[in-house]
Amino acid sequence: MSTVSPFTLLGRSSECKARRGQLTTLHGTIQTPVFMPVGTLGTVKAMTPENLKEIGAQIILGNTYHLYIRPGHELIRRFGGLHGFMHWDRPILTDSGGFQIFSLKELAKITEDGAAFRSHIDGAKLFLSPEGAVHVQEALGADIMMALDTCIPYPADRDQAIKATALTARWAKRCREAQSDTGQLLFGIVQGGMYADLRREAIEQLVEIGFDGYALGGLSVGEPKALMEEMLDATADHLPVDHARYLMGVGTPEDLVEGVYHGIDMFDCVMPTRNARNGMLFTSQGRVVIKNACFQQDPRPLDETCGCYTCRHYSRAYLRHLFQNREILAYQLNSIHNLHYYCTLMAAMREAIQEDRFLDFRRHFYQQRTEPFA
Ligand SMILES: N#Cc1ccc(CCNc2nc3cc4nc(N)[nH]c(=O)c4cc3[nH]2)cc1
Repeated sequence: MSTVSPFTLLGRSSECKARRGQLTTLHGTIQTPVFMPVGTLGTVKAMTPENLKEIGAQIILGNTYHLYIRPGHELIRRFGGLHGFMHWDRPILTDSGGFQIFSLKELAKITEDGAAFRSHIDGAKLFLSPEGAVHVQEALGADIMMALDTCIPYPADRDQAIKATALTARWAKRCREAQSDTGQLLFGIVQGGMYADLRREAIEQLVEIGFDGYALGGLSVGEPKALMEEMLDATADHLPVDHARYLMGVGTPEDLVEGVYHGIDMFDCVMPTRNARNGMLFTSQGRVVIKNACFQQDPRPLDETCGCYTCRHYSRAYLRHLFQNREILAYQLNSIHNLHYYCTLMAAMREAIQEDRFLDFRRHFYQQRTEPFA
């Protein structure tokens, strides 16, 4: 596979590990740091591709496990891959399914060959090998594919972490060797549990195999925030400086700021879209729970500083009215706002790093808050 990194480092903070870069894929170049909206089943819930472009989404996520089960990768291949199927012409990253299979717990059986599991839809017996996971992602046409891994739960004892990390490394090599020459990128996933030394060893093993980018997996799995930060601090800058660094499943706006501070380039999380559907909205002053009675007659936009479609056209009173009546428009307008907030936060961090004022940005970000996000 290609050994030239598709990632270009464009600048670094002189005060911390924050960095500015760009990642070139088959469907375009992504400016980093970047947040990737999650579109598990080939749709970012309640958002059209046009909505996503308007809020500044550069790349979105799909999920191998879910799409493999339904509607199936061969059907999607016939529709021009995920890009043709969902009418999205910008980059797509597909997660390999390692996390979903881990979440199945007893419903999944992990062996050296791969993961045997039952469909959560109809209970059918299914199997994903590392080679199969790459084959499915090639059929989906993902610009960035993820190696099949075994996500280690929290807490996990050292022996459990050693075994799962070693298996993940063997699977990673099989994924890299299974790739066709399609130009699609493949990222390796670092496990190691909450053991910094195991994580650093895992990084060395993955770098030895050689990937197009590297993801930190096995985090945001229920561990205390301080422990995730400890792992970030101990490992992020052991990742190759000239390759993209992706922190999987993270996180709140604060997590994004702290992740960039530690030198992470890419993030994904269902939080902005899931919170939107639950009426929990992110603003520069902190969180707004739109169902609260205090908003019943509030004529202000969600966030006076926000330029999104929702804040340009609607009052908090109207958004509360929609949410209380479970109107479909509530989920659309709330999702537009929350994803605009996340993508604008990333754009502001990219600019701050470019102008070498990231620590000032970070101080101002916290000063504005009247309360932390959950
Ligand atoms: N709202 C909300 C909300 C829901 C869930 C989460 C936790 C997401 N955490 C997370 N996603 C992950 C995906 C992952 N994928 C793979 N293949 N491997 C991982 O270790 C992995 C680890 C993850 N950790 C965070 C916020």
